Amino acid sequence: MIRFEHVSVHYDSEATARAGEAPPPALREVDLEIPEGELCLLVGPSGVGKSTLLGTVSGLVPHFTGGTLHGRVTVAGRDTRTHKPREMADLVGTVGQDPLAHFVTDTVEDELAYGMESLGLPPATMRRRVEETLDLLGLNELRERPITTLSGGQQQRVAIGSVLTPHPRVLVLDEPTSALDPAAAEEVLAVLQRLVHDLGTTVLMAEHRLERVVHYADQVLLLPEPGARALLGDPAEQMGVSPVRPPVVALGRLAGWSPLPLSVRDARRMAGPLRERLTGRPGGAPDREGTDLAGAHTPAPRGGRELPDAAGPLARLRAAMRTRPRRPGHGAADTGPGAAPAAELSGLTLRRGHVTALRGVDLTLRPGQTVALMGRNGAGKSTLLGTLMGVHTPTSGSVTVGGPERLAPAETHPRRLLRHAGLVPQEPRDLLYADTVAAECAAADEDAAAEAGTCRGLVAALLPDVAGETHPRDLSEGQRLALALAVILTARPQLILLDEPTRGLDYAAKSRLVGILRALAGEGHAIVLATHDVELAAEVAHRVVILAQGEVVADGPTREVVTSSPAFAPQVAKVLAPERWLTVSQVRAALDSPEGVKE
Ligand SMILES: Nc1ncnc2c1ncn2[C@@H]1O[C@H](COP(=O)(O)OP(=O)(O)OP(=O)(O)O)[C@@H](O)[C@H]1O
Ligand SMILES: Nc1ncnc2c1ncn2[C@@H]1O[C@H](COP(=O)(O)OP(=O)(O)OP(=O)(O)O)[C@@H](O)[C@H]1O
Repeated sequence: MIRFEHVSVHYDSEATARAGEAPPPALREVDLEIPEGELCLLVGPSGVGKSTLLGTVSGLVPHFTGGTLHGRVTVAGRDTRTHKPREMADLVGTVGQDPLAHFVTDTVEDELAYGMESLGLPPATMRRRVEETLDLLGLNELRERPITTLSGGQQQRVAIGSVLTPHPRVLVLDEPTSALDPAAAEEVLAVLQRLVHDLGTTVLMAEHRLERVVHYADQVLLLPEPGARALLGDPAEQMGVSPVRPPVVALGRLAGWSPLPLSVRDARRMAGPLRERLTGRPGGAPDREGTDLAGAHTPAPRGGRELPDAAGPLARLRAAMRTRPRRPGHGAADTGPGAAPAAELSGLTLRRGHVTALRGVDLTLRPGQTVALMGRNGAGKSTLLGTLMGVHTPTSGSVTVGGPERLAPAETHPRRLLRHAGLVPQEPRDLLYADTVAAECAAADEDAAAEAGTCRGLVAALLPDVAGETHPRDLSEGQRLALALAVILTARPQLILLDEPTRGLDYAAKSRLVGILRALAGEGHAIVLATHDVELAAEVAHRVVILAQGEVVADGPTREVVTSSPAFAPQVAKVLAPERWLTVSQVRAALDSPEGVKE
């Protein structure tokens, strides 16, 4: 159905042009065919060319992105070199990484109908398919809503729905579940699988969170490293050689299982001997919330070893943070049991338009503690973070930040507030305005009234390989996140908020982020992560708070909360239940520990 014949793509890079060199290809010599009626998962680390490969199928590469395509891509016999993306629209439906940028209408219903209107489908068919899709993706209640008032995950569902309604024969999806809560992700993947099985649709999908998707794949197309040959094959075999792998596969490799399991179910069948080996060994997730762990150097909340690739940036970050003078009352704080909370929410209710986004929320955020804020799309997570930053004024109840100073964020001048609370938004780009990394850093120093060079020092710690003159637009997703984090850390806020920080990150970038967050908690910062990434929460959070329709419905130590609901349990917990391990790094540490030592 999709045929790649000796396909290579070169982008024109200013840096290589200046140096008089030919740029390295973003994609090299892809020569393979994806058959009709299969779900093919595209896998590989960041920057390896996944979006580029997807773009060659929809025709966006090179027609819209620039660069040069060598070779030929045909979809159902149509050559993407000679057919513009518009001329492929009846055949190929595409969802990109940034759905908001591609919406063309104002409301949910109109967006679902738009693609069909362009293809001239009869009104009765359009009506039926809009209704079907609203039901299929749980969008009925939102049908009349302006798209701009939807939460991130709600928007992603609309973007997926809008490509399903015209019933294209081929779907090309770039990280379609990145903003979805775990249950919504499963629903969307089940819908896609049904299209593949019932209608013979061909799906080509790139995704970083393999734990969500790999067991749905008929084949895996692996791009192991930049410039390497693309390999198409059986998912379990590909996972045996892939540099990126979900926890269940990493656990299988650690335990020496063959064939490698792709699903929790497969792994549970093989896990008996591993469970026996682990019995009585120390480690695992703590049963308490970890507030009493918070000291000047809080140990990592998990028994896991420090990830080797996190150690470098981590050490540099610590050094960069220590060299900065502390303002009294700011930054890394007293974390003893009697220390003032970093933030307090009391009876907080917040209305946004006709929606009550938060209802009677009581929450105390403590220095040195990392809290994962979880819950379905639209549950109110971003709204809660926005309220701590003064973006929204409480309808009733109260919010304070700033420890003993007890500042109301909405009434505090932004310059003052940023010394107490900083938010890395869902899209870090929203925080970055300047044309270069260096200019961004200079602006951050000025905003925070920090010594010149403070932000640059943090960038050097987090992103040692990035030149000052780089445009933030040209950074990878993970690099942009690190820059935004450096900008926020320049003011040394005690409270650090991150909205869905692992969107678009590969496993290596995620490990580095985990290392950095542990160091920050160790320095006494209070951290809140709004996240759908159950694996991240298991790895880094002391405490998990779950919101449902704006209300706190669970609040407690990570292990207790995540294992009480299959939707929030990480893969390792599901495989090894009722044992207490949550992550592969905890299991590895336990296996490395002296045998038979009881806790
Ligand atoms: N329009 C463009 N112009 C110049 N270079 C580009 C362009 N788009 C991508 N690149 C470069 O091509 C390489 C491959 O990028 P691509 O976005 O395809 O990778 P990816 O595997 O999808 O990464 P990620 O998982 O982070 O989304 C990267 O080095 C990237 O910087
Ligand atoms: N400007 C707005 N006007 C009206 N309602 C809004 C507006 N912005 C958000 N909402 C609604 O408020 C609720 C909470 O949204 P919020 O963005 O806080 O959810 P979330 O938990 O962060 O979701 P996601 O996981 O999808 O990012 C949702 O029902 C959303 O549709």
